[in-house]
Order: sequence, then C-alpha cells, then structure tokens
Amino acid sequence: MSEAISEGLRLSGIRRRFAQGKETLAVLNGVDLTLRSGEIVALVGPSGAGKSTLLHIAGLLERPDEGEIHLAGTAAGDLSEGERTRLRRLHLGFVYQYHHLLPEFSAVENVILPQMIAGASRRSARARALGLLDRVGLAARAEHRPGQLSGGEQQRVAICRALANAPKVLLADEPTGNLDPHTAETVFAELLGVVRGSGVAALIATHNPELARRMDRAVTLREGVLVEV
Ligand SMILES: Nc1ncnc2c1ncn2[C@@H]1O[C@H](COP(=O)(O)OP(=O)(O)OP(=O)(O)O)[C@@H](O)[C@H]1O
Repeated sequence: MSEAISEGLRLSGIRRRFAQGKETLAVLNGVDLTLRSGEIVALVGPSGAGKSTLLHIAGLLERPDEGEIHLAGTAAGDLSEGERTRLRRLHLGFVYQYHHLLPEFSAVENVILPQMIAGASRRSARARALGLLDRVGLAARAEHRPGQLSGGEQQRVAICRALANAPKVLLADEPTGNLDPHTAETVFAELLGVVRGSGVAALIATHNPELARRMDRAVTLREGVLVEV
C-alpha cells in the first residue's frame, strides 16, 4: 500500500499566530502530526492551548500562516477555496460539542443530506443513513426530529452525519463535552465503536483523561508544539 493511501492526514510545520493587542500570540509553533488510516488519536491539553485552532486548520476551515496539510495524500496548501471545500466534503467528517443538526429535518434526513450534496442517490443515501443510525442504536428514532431527541441521541445523529460520506478523517472537538457524565460515557463508547468499525482516522480533542486513555495514543500541545503523552 502506498504512503498516500495508508495516510489519512499529515500536518507538517504548522504555524499560526494571532494578534492580541500589541502582542503576537504564537498558538501553533511548528506542529507535525501524521494520522494513519484507522488510527484514533486524542488531542488533550488545557483550555487555550490551541486545540480548536489546530482542528480548524486540519479541517481546512482556516489556513495556517506556515506549514502544509496533506489530506488523503493531497496537499491542500495551494488549492483554491473551492477545491478545499471539495476535498473537505470528500474526505473529512466533523463532530462538534453541539450537534448543529438541522431542526426541521428528521434524524435520517440529517444523515442523508450530506450524501446527496456529495452526489449520492436518495435511495442509497437513505440505506447508508439507516445503517449508521442502527449502529448507534437509533434505528427506532430515525424519523424523529432533533427536538424530539435527547442530547445524547442528538449527538449520536451528529456522529452518523459526520461519517455519512465515509470520510478518510474524522475531526472531533469535545464531542461529548456538552453531555452529562453518564451519557457522555455511553455516547463516547459508541463513537469509538463506530469509528473503529469504519477504519476512519480520527483526531479527537477532549479535556477528559479517561476518554483520552481509550484512544490509540494521545498528543498534547506544549508551547505550540505537539508532544506525545
Ligand atoms: N481568531 C482568533 N483571534 C485571536 N486569538 C485567537 C483566535 N482564535 C483563537 N485565539 C486564541 O488562541 C488561543 C488558542 O485558542 P483555541 O480555541 O485554539 O484553544 P483550545 O485549546 O481549543 O481551548 P478550549 O479547550 O478552551 O476550547 C487562545 O488564547 C485564543 O484566545
């Protein structure tokens, strides 16, 4: 297997600074990270360390000041915004702390939509959506709207939506941070189960050391550089 195929995401020498008044805050100071296919990596670290900034850059939502991002073997740096959007739709899934589901659509429709935007037929998109919802125990809730679901159920739907287009890489920012500890535990176990079952590479930011221990390895940001923990 070539390196380009087995590699989900590669970040090289990523730097990002923000102006804070007259000062410059160097949040990312040369971040290197390779996520192989199927690898699940925890991104831990104190508030303000730069986790969200790193996830935005890895997710092609923001450009770094310096450095390169390879997603599924494609270098993203020189691409136009349109090409980056296409690459993101093809290869990336996102889960946020809040579910961001469309409230007027049912659970299954929320998982169908990204597939149809990517060009799938309604029929195949629906079959895949129902399969994903079934894997997180939501088959019986597929036709419910987000407002009719519990917080944990909403977040499970958001996980299915992120995996709907069979991305190469899943990025998650505190995916269970908004749930009570018991629900967070269950939803996190399901997230790991469905991620492991799909072979997607995942980078998951969490404040919770217990959750971090369940992943394949953990990295943290120390003075803007990633180190293994
Ligand atoms: N657009 C911006 N402009 C200026 N400063 C920013 C911007 N985005 C982030 N920062 C600063 O960069 C630092 C890192 O922020 P970031 O949100 O990446 O941290 P984090 O590790 O995700 O924190 P948390 O765990 O609280 O979400 C913070 O000091 C923040 O204030």
